Order: sequence, then C-alpha cells, then structure tokens
Amino acid sequence: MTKLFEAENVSVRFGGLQALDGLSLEVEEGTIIGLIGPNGSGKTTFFNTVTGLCRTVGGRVLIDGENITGLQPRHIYQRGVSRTFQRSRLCLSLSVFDNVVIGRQNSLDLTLFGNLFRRRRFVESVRENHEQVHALLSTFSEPLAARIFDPLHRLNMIDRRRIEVCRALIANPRLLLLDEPSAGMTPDETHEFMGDILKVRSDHPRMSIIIIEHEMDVIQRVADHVVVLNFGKKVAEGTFDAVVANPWVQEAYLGTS
Ligand SMILES: Nc1ncnc2c1ncn2[C@@H]1O[C@H](COP(=O)(O)OP(=O)(O)OP(=O)(O)O)[C@@H](O)[C@H]1O
Repeated sequence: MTKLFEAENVSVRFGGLQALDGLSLEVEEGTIIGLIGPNGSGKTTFFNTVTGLCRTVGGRVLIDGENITGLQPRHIYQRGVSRTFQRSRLCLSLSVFDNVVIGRQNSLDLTLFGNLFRRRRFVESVRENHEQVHALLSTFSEPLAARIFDPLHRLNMIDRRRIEVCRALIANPRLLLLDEPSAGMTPDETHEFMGDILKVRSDHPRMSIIIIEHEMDVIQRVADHVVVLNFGKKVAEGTFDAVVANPWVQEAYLGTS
C-alpha cells in the first residue's frame, strides 16, 4: 500500500484552547478513514487544518511526501485535496450544474475577455463541463442527472449532499474529506447515502477518503480504519470492531460500558 497522506504531530490553538494536540494520522491510497469523537473533539478543526483554513502551531501535513502545511487553501486544493462542509456551502438559488461546476475553478476560464471574445472555446468548455457534471450526477442517480438545470432549492437533503460530493469530485481529488455528510438526513436517506459513498470508492479506487460521522452505522459500513479523537488527541484507532471494543470508546463516546 502507498501512503498518500500524513499528519505529523499537528497542533492547533484558538487562544487558550488546544483544539488539536499533537495529532498524527496516516492515510493509505484507496482507503476510507472514519474520524469520530465527541462534539468539540477537533474533527472539523483537523479538516480545516488540512485544507489550509486553520494555522498550526506545531507539526506538519504532507501529501505524497510534500509538506503542504501553511499553504493557501487554493494551493492545497490544487495538490488534490477536496472537501465538503458540515454546514452546506451550496447556493440554493443557482442550478445544480452551477453548484457542481464551480468545483472546477482550477480549469475554468473566468476572465471576461475569454468568455466574450473566445466564443468557440467558451462553447466547447460549456459542453465539456456539462458532460462531466452530467456523468458525475449519473453515478449517484439518473433522476438527479435529469435535473441538472433545476435550481438547487427544489432538491431534497440527500440530493443536496450528493451535489456537494460531486462538486468536490469534479476536481479529481486524491484525498476527499467528507464532514458529517449524513447530517440532516432521514435514516433511509442515510442508508442510501452509504451506498453512494461505496459507489464513489469503486469509481475512484486510488482516491482516499476521510469521513467525519456521528452515525456509527455509516462508519461501520464504509470505513476501513477508524480514528477516535478526544480533546484534540487521538485516543484510539483500528478497525471498527477493535475501536468499539475499546473501553474508553464505549464509555466516553458510545455511552455504554
Ligand atoms: N474558529 C474557532 N475559534 C475558536 N474556537 C474554535 C474555532 N473552531 C473550533 N473551535 C473550538 O475548537 C474545538 C474543536 O472544535 P471542532 O469544531 O473541531 O470539533 P468537532 O469535533 O468537529 O465537533 P462537532 O462534532 O461538534 O462538529 C471546540 O472546542 C470548538 O469550540
């Protein structure tokens, strides 16, 4: 197995609060890591640190051996790290197409000159973008692909989450970070969405995924390896079965002992 991603002793502080405390974590190519822990344990801060939104006070983050600590978010994105957010960052008044294609910002020609005067290229790029967005939506659901020009506010929660994942995937990431994708979904939608994640994995066998989830069913079904945080520290890791058998996890996180 090839190591794709590594966090080495990463620490983040917000004033007097130690949000991440010497966290180390490795991700092999093509694997799914489940990141769990109580509220406030530092999971989203970890994603924000990997994607360049939070500054570290110690440690390093590497992708393919390259140190990406402290780079601007757009440079980290260019190195193949895409994410979704716990609170949706979709624009409800725009179409499905617009919301997904914005994820290709690296390759879009956003200049007024280009779009006004290089008409043929503009038309070609719209056609190419349409094909790509349609193909991506189809991998999740054909009915969703048929609604490519619907405004987003007409879609239900699971389809909105799918759009967020499509927007992250259209950049062809090597590492995909999913921040609590099942939040706000019904149990049936959550179940369906687990199938989506596994489909994404089979379509992108070399891409790695880190998923933050409170739903243990989701973690059990999709994660190859589980990492448990508490107060910004790693307190357990291993297979799902090993982690849920850990007495600390049972008592502090699952509420059973
Ligand atoms: N920008 C910020 N400024 C100050 N404190 C912050 C900031 N972001 C997060 N925190 C604090 O850092 C700690 C870790 O927060 P974080 O959001 O990473 O936790 P989490 O494990 O993702 O929680 P949840 O499961 O509720 O989303 C919390 O105590 C939180 O209040």
